Amino acid sequence: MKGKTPEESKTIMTDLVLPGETNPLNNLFGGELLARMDRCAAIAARRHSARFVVTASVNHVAFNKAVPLDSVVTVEAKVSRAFKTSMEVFIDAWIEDRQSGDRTKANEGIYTFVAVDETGRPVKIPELLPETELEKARYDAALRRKQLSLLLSGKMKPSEATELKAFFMEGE
Ligand SMILES: CCCCCCCCCCCCCCCC(=O)SCCNC(=O)CCNC(=O)[C@H](O)C(C)(C)COP(=O)(O)OP(=O)(O)OC[C@H]1O[C@@H](n2cnc3c(N)ncnc32)[C@H](O)[C@@H]1OP(=O)(O)O
Repeated sequence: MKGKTPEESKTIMTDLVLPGETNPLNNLFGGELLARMDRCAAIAARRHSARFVVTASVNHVAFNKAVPLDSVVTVEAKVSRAFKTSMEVFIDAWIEDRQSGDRTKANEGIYTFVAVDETGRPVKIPELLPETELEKARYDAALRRKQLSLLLSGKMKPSEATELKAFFMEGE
């Protein structure tokens, strides 16, 4: 199976924040942003694998900046690492300044998708070939994030999380 670059899965979705999507402080409701990220990341995972994909876990989300009503929000997703049947997808969310058009990073998320066949069974996917420094850094750290996610969901024993253990030992 031929490997693919992160650029090949890159997916960008731009949309407004409308009144029905806000919290009582008139900022974008967190769950709405999670849904936008999930949609965008699912398309990126689909582009990488060319298979049906399902969200297996939301590994990390940081709501660093509130996103006010009427903002223009751009969500950008790229596969950051492909394992056997699962993919890690990085999602960055940006707000656009109305006057200058400058973009400010507002939030980010890391999701895991699994490629499946018509019966929902996991299937093999192409490897990811990172190109830029950022893509390589995200690729390198993805295995320990996968192990942490499996550990937290009870699908891996602490003794099996070798990459994670090595990471904590480095910090000693
Ligand atoms: C050409 C394109 C144009 C685009 C054109 C438009 C495209 C338009 C696309 C629309 C796309 C809609 C996308 C909807 C996205 C949903 O919203 S799906 C709905 C929510 N999700 C679900 O319902 C999933 C339910 N869960 C499941 O089906 C099963 O648990 C799963 C996820 C398939 C995993 O099954 P399993 O039996 O645990 O399988 P298992 O072999 O143990 O694990 C499979 C892999 O998942 C990993 N994994 C499992 N759990 C975890 C976890 N918690 N953390 C990390 N990894 C995990 C395993 O480590 C393993 O990885 P690999 O080592 O094989 O890489």
